Amino acid sequence: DHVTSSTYKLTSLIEREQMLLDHLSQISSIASAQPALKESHKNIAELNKTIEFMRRRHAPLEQHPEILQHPVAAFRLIQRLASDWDRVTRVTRKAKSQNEMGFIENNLQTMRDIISKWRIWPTPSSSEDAALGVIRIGHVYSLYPNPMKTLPTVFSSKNYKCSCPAGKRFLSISEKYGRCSKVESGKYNAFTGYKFERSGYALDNQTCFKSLISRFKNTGPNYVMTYSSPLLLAENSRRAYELTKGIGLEKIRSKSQEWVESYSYNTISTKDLRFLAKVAWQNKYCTEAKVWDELARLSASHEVNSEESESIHCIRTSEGHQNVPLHNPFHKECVEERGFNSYAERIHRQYIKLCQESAEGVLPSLHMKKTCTWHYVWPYVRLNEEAISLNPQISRFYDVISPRDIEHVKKMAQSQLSDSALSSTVRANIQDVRVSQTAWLPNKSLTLQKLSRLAGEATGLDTGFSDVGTPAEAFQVVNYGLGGLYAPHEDSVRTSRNIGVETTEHLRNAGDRMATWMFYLSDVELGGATVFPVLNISVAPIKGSAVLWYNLLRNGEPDTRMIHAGCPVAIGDKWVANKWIRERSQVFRRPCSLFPHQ
Ligand SMILES: O=C(O)CCC(=O)C(=O)O
Ligand SMILES: [Fe+2]
Repeated sequence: DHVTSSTYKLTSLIEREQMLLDHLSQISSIASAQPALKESHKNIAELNKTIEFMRRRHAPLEQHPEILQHPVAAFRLIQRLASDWDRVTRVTRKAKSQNEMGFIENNLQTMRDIISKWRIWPTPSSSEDAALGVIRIGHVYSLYPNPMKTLPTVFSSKNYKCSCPAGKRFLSISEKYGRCSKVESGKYNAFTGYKFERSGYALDNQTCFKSLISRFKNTGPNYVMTYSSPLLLAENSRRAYELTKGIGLEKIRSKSQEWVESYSYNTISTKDLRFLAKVAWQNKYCTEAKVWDELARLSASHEVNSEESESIHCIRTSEGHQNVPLHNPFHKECVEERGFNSYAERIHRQYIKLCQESAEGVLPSLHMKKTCTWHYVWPYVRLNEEAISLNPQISRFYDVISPRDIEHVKKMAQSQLSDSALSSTVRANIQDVRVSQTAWLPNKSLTLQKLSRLAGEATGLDTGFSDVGTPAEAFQVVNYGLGGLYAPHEDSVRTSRNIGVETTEHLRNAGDRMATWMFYLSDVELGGATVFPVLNISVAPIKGSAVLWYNLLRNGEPDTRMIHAGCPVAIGDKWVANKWIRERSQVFRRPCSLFPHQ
């Protein structure tokens, strides 16, 4: 499983880390309370220092778990967990037998063994997934200032201009998740907030911090503590302290140390920037790779004696920064942009365009005015239907699942989530095709039965489910992850690409996926729209609503216009629940016709 492929799984790492911290504290208190263990004072003191350091890094997440919905925070968490706990639990003196080890070492060793068995715990490969997620978001939503055209001069030209509407929204939403936004976008890399200037770039913490202070004056400390982003880019606590000098805001001054720790949580360090560049080169995101390389170079040249170097001292290790070469050898291999064959390429471009537009806040390009119908299916069910497209039909039904039912469905799914499979082998790398986790929920609970019946009432189709071969499939609940997406695909299981995966027996029993009914179980802060590249239509995820479309023509052939995709989640936590309705027993409900479009 990829921990980065589900936001829910990512969030559950907070609890895990808390467990580890509590365990470390226990080891420490036992060691100091029992002299018989003969643990040296030095070791205990060292352990306590480590605990304190790890706790400080952990604290912001404990208070604001939702910040993991921001890709940079999620990336940082993965990077940190993949390396820090490895260092903490590494017993340095080698070739010691178990009974030669001290109490603390022994326990650390045990912890290490336990952690290594946790399937959810980040590994170096999770780091790559996380980096790829961040890179993908930047790529799809153009969060960089048009690097292709401007790269040679972008870091030197003061006239450099770019309108990056998605980038602007990214920045302004970032604020809610503890990141700086008080920057003039276009001139900034939306991820890092680095400001491009004639002389290169400058960290913009001063501007940010000033705006923070003015807000503090207006709104009070609680607001500021929640939106404590601006110092994210601060080099060190002294600077924060300096900035508040003479303003007479003692509360801010006393909090500055604490803030810097939270901010450092989100900072993309030089090391991280290098890592992002490396992963971008390896995955042939050429333009992105150049940008990250450049940022790493600039960041390195501006790096102040950062908190990170102190922290390494705290953790019991002699390791310094890992030295990743700035200009990666993969460079040469990266001759052209990621290639696609021509039809797929057109679809892909259109998909990117629609994703971008929806992230910019551009309304979905509807060919018609939205119309609404009221269905009275039961005396107590009144459906509010919006026609998104008439031919072929795509409809949205509003308020068809209550917040309470949503929580229930999510809860049932949570324990069963695992990496989503691919129904087709469109492209080799799953990270580019489908990044999410899925759980299949048969109609065991009353809630699911009710929702299934509702889908039947709204569509007029038979949604009965008992086992394989029944008219509808079980609910498939999906939670997307860091940069989570589902690249353009057809839900029909009978297309030439998919045949062979779906057994003919299965098809014979229930037929193909005639219709898709998809509940949105969440809103998404930025990104995550459902787009139909052939039809030039995008559907924004709206919590509580459901979309309906038909994957088959009336003659039973797959309708290739219904290719669709889930755009990468840029910021937020996206959940959907699919109900696929098969051909079986729909013969009088959606009659066949020789005229495919009837
Ligand atoms: O998440 C979305 O918006 C689309 C999901 C989808 O197409 C699928 O699960 O088949
Ligand atoms: Fe789909």
